[in-house]
Amino acid sequence: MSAILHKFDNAAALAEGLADALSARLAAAIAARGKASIAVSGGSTPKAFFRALSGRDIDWAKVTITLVDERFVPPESDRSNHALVAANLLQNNAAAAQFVPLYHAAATAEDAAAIATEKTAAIPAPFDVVVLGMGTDGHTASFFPGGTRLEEALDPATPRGVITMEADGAGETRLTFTFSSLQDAGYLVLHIEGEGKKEVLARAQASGEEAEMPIRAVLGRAASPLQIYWAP
Ligand SMILES: O=C(O)[C@H](O)[C@@H](O)[C@H](O)[C@H](O)COP(=O)(O)O
Repeated sequence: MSAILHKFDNAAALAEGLADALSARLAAAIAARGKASIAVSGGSTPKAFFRALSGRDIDWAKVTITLVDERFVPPESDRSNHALVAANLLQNNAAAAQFVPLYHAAATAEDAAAIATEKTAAIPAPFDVVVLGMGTDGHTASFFPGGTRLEEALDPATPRGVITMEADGAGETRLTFTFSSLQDAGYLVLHIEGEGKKEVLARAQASGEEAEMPIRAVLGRAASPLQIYWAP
C-alpha cells in the first residue's frame, strides 16, 4: 500500500500537527459510532505528541487507548510503556479516556499475552488509529529482527491478538499486537524523528527481506495507507 509523508520543520511542530490529525480522526469516529480507539507505541519519540494530544478537546470518555506493544514489566517499572502513557497521555483532557494495558501480573509472559488478547478483543476492530514507531534496526511494535516469533507475528494468517516476543535488541520479553491487529487501522501512522531514522526508513523502503527490517511488512503489506510523520 502507499505511504504519505507529512514533513515538519521540527519535533514541536510535528507533535502539534499529529495531535491535530489524530484528535480529528478520533472525534470523527465518535461522531460516527459513538466510540473511538487508538493504539500507541512506547519508546522516547512519542512523549511530546502524547502531551499535545492529551490537551485536545474531544469526548475522551468515549476513547479507548491501548498499546501497540509492551515490555513484560509492571507499570511501576521505568521500562513500562503503560507508565509512559500514564505520565504523558492519560493527563489533562485525555485523563478521561479508558486505558487497556497489555501487561498483566501473570506467572508467565505467555499467560499475560493470553489475558491481553482476551481483554483487547473487546476493542472493536480495526483500530481507528495506530501509531507506530521504528527502531534504528528497522523494528516496529515488537517485531524485532531475529525475534523468537517474528514470522508468526508478521503472518497475515495469524489472528488478531497479543503474542510474546524475545529478541537480542528487545531487552525484556515483549507483549506485542500482531501485524494483522495493526495493519488495517483507520489511520495508520509511522512517527519517526531525526536524520538517522530517515536513513533507516530509506533503507527499509529499498528491496530486502521483511525479517531483516520488519518495518518492511508495514511498508509493503499494510491494508491502510501509511501516514509517515517526520521531523529532523
Ligand atoms: O516499546 C517500544 O520501545 C516501542 O513500541 C518501540 O517499537 C518503539 O516505537 C521503537 O523502539 C522506537 O523507539 P524510540 O522512539 O525510543 O526510538
